[in-house]
Amino acid sequence: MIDFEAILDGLFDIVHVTDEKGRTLYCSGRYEEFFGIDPQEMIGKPIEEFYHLGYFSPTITMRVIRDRKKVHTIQTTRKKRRLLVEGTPLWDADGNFCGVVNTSIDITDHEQLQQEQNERKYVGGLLQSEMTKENSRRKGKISLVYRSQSMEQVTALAEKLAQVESSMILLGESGVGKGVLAKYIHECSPRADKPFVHINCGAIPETLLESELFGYEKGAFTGADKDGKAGLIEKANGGTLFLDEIGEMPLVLQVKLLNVLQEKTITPVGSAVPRKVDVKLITATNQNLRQMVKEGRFREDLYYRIHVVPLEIPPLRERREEIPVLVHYFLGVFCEKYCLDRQLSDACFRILAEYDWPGNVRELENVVERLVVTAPDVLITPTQIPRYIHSHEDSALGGIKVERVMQMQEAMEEVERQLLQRAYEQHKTTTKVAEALGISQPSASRKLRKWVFTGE
Ligand SMILES: Nc1ncnc2c1ncn2[C@@H]1O[C@H](COP(=O)(O)OP(=O)(O)OP(=O)(O)O)[C@@H](O)[C@H]1O
Repeated sequence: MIDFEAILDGLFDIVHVTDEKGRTLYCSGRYEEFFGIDPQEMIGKPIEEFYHLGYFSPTITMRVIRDRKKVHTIQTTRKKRRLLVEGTPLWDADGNFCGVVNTSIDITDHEQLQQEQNERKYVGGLLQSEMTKENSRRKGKISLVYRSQSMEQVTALAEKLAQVESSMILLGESGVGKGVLAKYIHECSPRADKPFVHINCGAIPETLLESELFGYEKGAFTGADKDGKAGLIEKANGGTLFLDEIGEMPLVLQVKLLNVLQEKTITPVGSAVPRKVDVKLITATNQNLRQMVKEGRFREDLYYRIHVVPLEIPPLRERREEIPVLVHYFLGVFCEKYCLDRQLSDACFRILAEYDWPGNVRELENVVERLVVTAPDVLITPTQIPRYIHSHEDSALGGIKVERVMQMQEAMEEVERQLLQRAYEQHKTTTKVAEALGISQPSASRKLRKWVFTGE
């Protein structure tokens, strides 16, 4: 007579059998080693109880009972083992469902090996590139991560220009890193211990921009602070003024800005007396300013004044070698921020490296953050990567969805919210958001306040 139990106990795989209600009928000898439960204690008891006590997760038996079909999953046990489990329904001679048999293989070492290989590969890659060139620079709190030759040149030039007083303009699509480069230039400059003031000209309503930038005298207008208020340009005195989205600056203010550059003075609203101000000006835009000059929307004299040294940052899709380095960098940043241990599988790196990143580094940063916070396990796998990235669809629309059936009104609001967030991420100014969505600027502004600037 063959002793089947002895055979099962001798197997490398772990076998567990329940009846149709999920009560344990049999489990093989090595069960305790992996799950920390004495097999004898389990007999006759519903497996669900042990799941709720946290001995393993997720449960597979209950899924097979519910779905009546073969199921696969990776389970983590209380003994910190990772098991690849196959759950199979059992049928009696009359075709009635009568139980479940689970077989599990221990893949803990295999996974660790894979992770180590991943690490080695990327650390190896990083070391290799360090032998030929640096791929990250740090100044103060600013880390600039890059690997491409184009960014190497941009950074080297930026460091040189940081030492001189001339104005510079940073060009490039939204999210390529103009803001972070401006801060880096400031940190490299002799003005590093003085203020760095970043103003997004497109984010401040036109009616407020003048008083925000130039400040105002007491009693300058109704509702003004009775003591007057210093403007943001004055707050940058001695340091660096970074005017982002300079193309959004109205023509009337462009004249006043020219005075700041030529006469080194500002005149607050409601005052006739100019005040001395000393700032190093860095501007940025993703618009074609030359074209705007031709169309009379940007002053020619200001254009030449700020265009002394243009620095162009290429879009991420034109410096693809940077993608794995940036993914690796942001993975570290967010693991530390959220106190989580997360790794990306090789396949994930490949998928992310092939995507075009229309939203550039900002989009990549957001995707990595989302992966870190939503991944259920240490190893992040391709299934967790948003679908629009897999399929190379336009990310501007691919990710917009409602998660469940809900009231129509609620669904429309959800779509509007996501659309506004996407549009703002890509375009950054109310005018351009309005243009992209085909709505008026006041309407875009109102909707952005409702959905995007909620906490500001
Ligand atoms: N080379 C880089 N190294 C590290 N972080 C980067 C790099 N490039 C961009 N980032 C990060 O990506 C995000 C977007 O960058 P940033 O805001 O500087 O882009 P931008 O070109 O100024 O965009 P916009 O024109 O929309 O204002 C920021 O969080 C920034 O810190």
